[in-house]
Amino acid sequence: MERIQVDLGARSYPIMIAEQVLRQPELFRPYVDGKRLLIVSNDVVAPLYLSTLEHSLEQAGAQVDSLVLADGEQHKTMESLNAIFTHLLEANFGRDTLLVALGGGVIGDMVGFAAACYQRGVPFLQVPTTLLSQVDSSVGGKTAINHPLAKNMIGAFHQPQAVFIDTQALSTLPSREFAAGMAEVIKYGIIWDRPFFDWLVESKDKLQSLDPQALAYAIRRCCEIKADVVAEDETERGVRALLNLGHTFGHAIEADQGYGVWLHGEAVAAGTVMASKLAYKRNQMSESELQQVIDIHADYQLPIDPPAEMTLERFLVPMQRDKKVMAGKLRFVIPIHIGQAELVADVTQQELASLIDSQG
Ligand SMILES: NC(=O)c1ccc[n+]([C@@H]2O[C@H](COP(=O)([O-])OP(=O)(O)OC[C@H]3O[C@@H](n4cnc5c(N)ncnc54)[C@H](O)[C@@H]3O)[C@@H](O)[C@H]2O)c1
Ligand SMILES: O=C(O)C(=O)C[C@@H](O)[C@H](O)[C@H](O)COP(=O)(O)O
Ligand SMILES: [Zn+2]
Repeated sequence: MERIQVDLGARSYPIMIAEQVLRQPELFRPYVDGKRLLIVSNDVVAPLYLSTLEHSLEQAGAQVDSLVLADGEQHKTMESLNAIFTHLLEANFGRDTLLVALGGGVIGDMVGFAAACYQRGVPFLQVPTTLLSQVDSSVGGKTAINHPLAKNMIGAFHQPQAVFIDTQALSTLPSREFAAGMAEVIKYGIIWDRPFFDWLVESKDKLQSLDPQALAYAIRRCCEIKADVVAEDETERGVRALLNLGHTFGHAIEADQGYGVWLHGEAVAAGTVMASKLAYKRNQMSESELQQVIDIHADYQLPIDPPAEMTLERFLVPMQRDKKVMAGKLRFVIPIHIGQAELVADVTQQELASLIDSQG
């Protein structure tokens, strides 16, 4: 088993990565023994993994209840959040409640936010079951629901007590969802780690065929990078903004198209290519590196262009609500080299027009 620590003083926690984590009660025992807890999952993941997790948590000494929500990004809403609160209240869960998120990033973000709010804050565990949630969303404590007008707008920073990554769960993940997760994996290579990017280029066949060793290494490396970034800047005052590469454009695509039409990772992929083209047009990235960014996304079956019908105006409306906006100015993460990125605040409307109008 791999164990990575997220160092945040009193709120530090481990990320545990192994093939059969769900079947290892002893890993859960320190967090759940003697506790009354609620597992929250969705109607796709629950039939696959809920009973295994329930069994392990009971073996580990917990009193277990569960709630199954509707699946999908379109359900990352106030209504779903309220369904969690209603269940907790109807079953008289108190401040000693422990919540457990079993699912992808949608469930993880929502359950984390429920934990941040319920009775002013209760602890929670992340049990991520998609590639995307295992490499990114389960770590770092960003929790939220969407607003119809923009992504992740209502939320809180609330760190989990532990993250349990079962790599075996990826065996049931649809290939489109696997590709979406790869967008965030590739992101780490571009913002932080050139050798990792090169390894991703070389390891495509192994990763796409779910080679256990390759998968475990990719997940571990992403979690290490995210743990380092979050430990340095928990609430995104500085370096953490780099994890938002591709997201200014990507979140605009998700909101414009309707949540769930473009998967988050697909929108991030197109957004990352757009950010790289922006860097190239500003003479901040070489043509050869831009091409490598485009190629790796295409090789991993990800979109490299935004929806053709999205005009500059359609990007600008949601982008003006981006959380990185400061003093009314948009800020973009752009790659300088593969392995290095920066946050820029001086992108002009003309540059954006030339980028977006030249698409398609
Ligand atoms: N908090 C963060 O730091 C952070 C980081 C990245 C993304 N996010 C958020 O995460 C969300 C995207 O997460 P996601 O890509 O995991 O999407 P998701 O949670 O919607 O999961 C994708 C699909 O896979 C299904 N699924 C999950 N595990 C499965 C499995 N093992 N086998 C079969 N099907 C399975 C889900 O039910 C869903 O249909 C977005 O809302 C995004 O904003 C948050
Ligand atoms: O952890 C972070 O910080 C990230 O930015 C990771 C992103 O992949 C993730 O999609 C995050 O939810 C986006 O954050 P937001 O603040 O732009 O909503
Ligand atoms: Zn993301």
